[in-house]
Amino acid sequence: MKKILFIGAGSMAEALIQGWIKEKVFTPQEIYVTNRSDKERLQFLQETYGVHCLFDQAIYKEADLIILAMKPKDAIAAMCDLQSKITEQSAILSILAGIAITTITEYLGNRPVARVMPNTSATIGMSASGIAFNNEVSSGQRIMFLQLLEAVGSVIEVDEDQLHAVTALSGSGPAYIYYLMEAFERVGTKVGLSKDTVRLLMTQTLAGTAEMLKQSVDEPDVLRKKVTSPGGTTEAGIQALEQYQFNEAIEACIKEAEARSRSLANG
Ligand SMILES: NC(=O)C1=CN([C@@H]2O[C@H](COP(=O)(O)OP(=O)(O)OC[C@H]3O[C@@H](n4cnc5c(N)ncnc54)[C@H](OP(=O)(O)O)[C@@H]3O)[C@@H](O)[C@H]2O)C=CC1
Ligand SMILES: O=C(O)[C@@H]1CCC=N1
Repeated sequence: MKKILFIGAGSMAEALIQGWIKEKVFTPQEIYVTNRSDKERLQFLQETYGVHCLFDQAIYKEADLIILAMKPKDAIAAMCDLQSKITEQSAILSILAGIAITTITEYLGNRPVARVMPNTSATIGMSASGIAFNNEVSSGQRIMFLQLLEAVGSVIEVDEDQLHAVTALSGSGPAYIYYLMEAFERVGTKVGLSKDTVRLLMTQTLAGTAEMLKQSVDEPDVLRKKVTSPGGTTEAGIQALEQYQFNEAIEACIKEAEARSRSLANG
C-alpha cells in the first residue's frame, strides 16, 4: 500500500484528495493529511473522505510522495519543519504558486520534484494542469506524476518559467469564470429571468462553447462571427464590451496575475 502525505489541508489539497479518491488513484487509507493548526479542518477531512489526519511521525519517513499544499508565504516555514522529518528518497509534488523547484531543493535537499499548477476542478476530474520537473525525476517517476494529474483532468508539460503564465490562466481561471457567472446571474435577474434560469442557461452555454472550441477546426474569432449577425443582438453586446475595454481588462487581469506569481517567489 502506498503512502501519500499532504502538507497543507486547504481547498486545493481537498480538490486533489476528492479527485484521486473518486478516480480510485488512491484509497483513503493511502492518504495522510496534516496542516499547521486547524484541527477542525483535519477532523472534517477525516470524517468526509476517510483519510488519515492523526498519524505517527514515522509516516513522514515512509511516505512515497509528499505534496506541498500550503500557501506560498508559508512554504519556507513548512519546509524548514519538514526537512529533518523526511528521507532522501521521497519525491515531492509541489502545487505552490510561484515557488521555484530550486527553492524547494534548497530547503529539502536535491531530490525528485514535480512542480504542478492544477486547478480546483480536479475535484470533479476536470483540472487543467501545467507541470515541470527537475532532473532528479526518473522517466518512471515522470510517467507516475503525469498519470496522477491525468487522473484529475488534463496535464501539459511546460518549461518551469511558463508555470507563472499557467498559474495566471488556468490556475486562477476557475475564479474568473465564477466571477463571470456571478455577473451573469446578477444582470440576468435585472433583465427578467430567475437566478436559477440564468444558471441553467449559462452553465450549458459555457459547457457548449468549451466543447465547440475543442471539437471545431475553426478559430474562436470565426466561431464568434457565426453567432454575430450584422445589426443583431450579439453585435450590440460586443460593442458594449469593447466600449468598456474588455480586451484591456483581460490583458491586465492575466498580466497582473502572472506578475503576482513571479513575486510570490520572493515572499
Ligand atoms: N486554491 C486554488 O485554486 C489553487 C491553489 N494552488 C496552490 O495551492 C496551495 C494551497 O492553496 P489553498 O489550498 O488555496 O490554500 P488554503 O489556505 O486553503 O490552505 C493552506 C493550508 O496550508 C496549511 N499550512 C500553512 N502553513 C503550514 C505549515 N507550516 N505546515 C503545514 N501546513 C501548513 C494550512 O493550515 P492551517 O489552516 O492550520 O493554517 C492550510 O491547511 C497554494 O500554494 C496555492 O498557490 C494551486 C492551484 C490552484
Ligand atoms: O490565487 C492563488 O494564488 C492560487 C494560485 C492559483 C489559484 N489560486
